[in-house]
Amino acid sequence: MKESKGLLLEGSELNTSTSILRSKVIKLEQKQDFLTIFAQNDQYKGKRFFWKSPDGASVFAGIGICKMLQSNGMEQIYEEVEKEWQELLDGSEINNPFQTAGVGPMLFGGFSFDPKKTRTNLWDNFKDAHFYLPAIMFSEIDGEQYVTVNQYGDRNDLVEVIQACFEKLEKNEDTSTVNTHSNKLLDSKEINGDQWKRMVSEVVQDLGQSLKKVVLARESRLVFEQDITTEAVLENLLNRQKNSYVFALESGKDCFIGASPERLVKKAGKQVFSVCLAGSIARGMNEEDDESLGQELMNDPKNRVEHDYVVQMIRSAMEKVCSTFEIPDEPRLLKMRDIQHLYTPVTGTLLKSASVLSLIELLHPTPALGGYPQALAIEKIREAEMLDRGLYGAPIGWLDYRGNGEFAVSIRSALIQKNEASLFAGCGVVKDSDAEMEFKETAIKFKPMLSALGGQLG
Ligand SMILES: C=C(O[C@@H]1C=C(C(=O)O)C=C[C@H]1O)C(=O)O
Ligand SMILES: [Mg+2]
Repeated sequence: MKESKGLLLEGSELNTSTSILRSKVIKLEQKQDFLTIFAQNDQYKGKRFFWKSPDGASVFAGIGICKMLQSNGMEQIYEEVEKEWQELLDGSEINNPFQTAGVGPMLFGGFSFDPKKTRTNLWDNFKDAHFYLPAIMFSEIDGEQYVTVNQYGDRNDLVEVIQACFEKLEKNEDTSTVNTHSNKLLDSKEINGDQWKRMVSEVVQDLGQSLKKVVLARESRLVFEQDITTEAVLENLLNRQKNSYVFALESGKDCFIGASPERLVKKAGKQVFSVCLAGSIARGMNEEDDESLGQELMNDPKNRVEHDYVVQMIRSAMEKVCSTFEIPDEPRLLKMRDIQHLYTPVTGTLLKSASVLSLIELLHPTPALGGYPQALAIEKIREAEMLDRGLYGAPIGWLDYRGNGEFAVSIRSALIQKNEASLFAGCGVVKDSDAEMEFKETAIKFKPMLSALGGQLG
């Protein structure tokens, strides 16, 4: 309880007639497991998020909502979030003795892949810009743990939230509160499977001098016996998908969840980091087999071309905003549990200060999820793809009040809706693509989520 007292806003701090944001931060002395905290607060289901970076250097659990920043279908979607976030921060009182990025008030959320694409009701619970400032946020940065409490105006229901949260922590009951009972898969449907293959073949015909690459995605819908719990799926993802961004964003009864190997952008001060990830092959049955598949991928012209469009586009984006940057000439292999990719890391130093949202605007969608060139590819996807991508394939992540942030590309993901889930997977279609092979590639990309949901052993 000692710790939670330090977080409560009292007396004059609470007695306010104007609506402003007040935030307080403390450091946690006793190390906690954030997934347990997430699971213990299931009365806030629908108002929670979870995030882990691939190296584990940052882990976040958000409980409750202090303020939502959400909007649909705007032209200036990134600028709008930026503006609203600045307005919320203007005049705020932030009591944060720590300089660490990711500590203090921070927005978490994501964007739709393409706000101009006609919406279906699949994504009714998510807006095109879907962000919120959590009421309580647990952040672990480089092994140190902090709690930030955010309060807007005179809402003091937060007191109960904090107290309940810390009481549970102190009871320190069973630490394995995540219920991982198995949930039986009753049905699984590949949506428009054959039509999808036909579409891939047609798009290949459209490729040529102007349009070079289009990423086409599809959906698989699963039905389980029981409602799917976010924490159980998160636990599986954390255990099985190492080196991935693990994320979950709940909204109402739905949850968008995944384990992505792909960074869109990270900004820390003037440093920017991105990744070119495209080109895929299966993992091998044994070490030798795996190695030879890896070499096959490294030497495959079709995959190298697919990869190179991403490098070209990100390079020209870096040229616009960086004073210096580094992109290796050759990709290397990135081996995930179910798949291997061609991977080229990107690091740079910003010419002048640029917000993380402006960097997202500059990059999204890269040819890893859109195509090349960007505008033509998006148009083609809008017209040809029989799928409402919603938040799939789009930026998901966080930005703090000091302008730092990190966004992943939300692939290897699923939309959970009670006892059902939609899985999404896409692939880069280029001149030498074969519809059947691309279909198989997307099937491999369903694997991480399928297995985390319990749709398949292993
Ligand atoms: C589109 C996805 O993945 C993207 C497509 C890849 C490819 O076609 O080789 C590889 C990595 C990602 O950039 C997905 O996983 O859904
Ligand atoms: Mg591919």
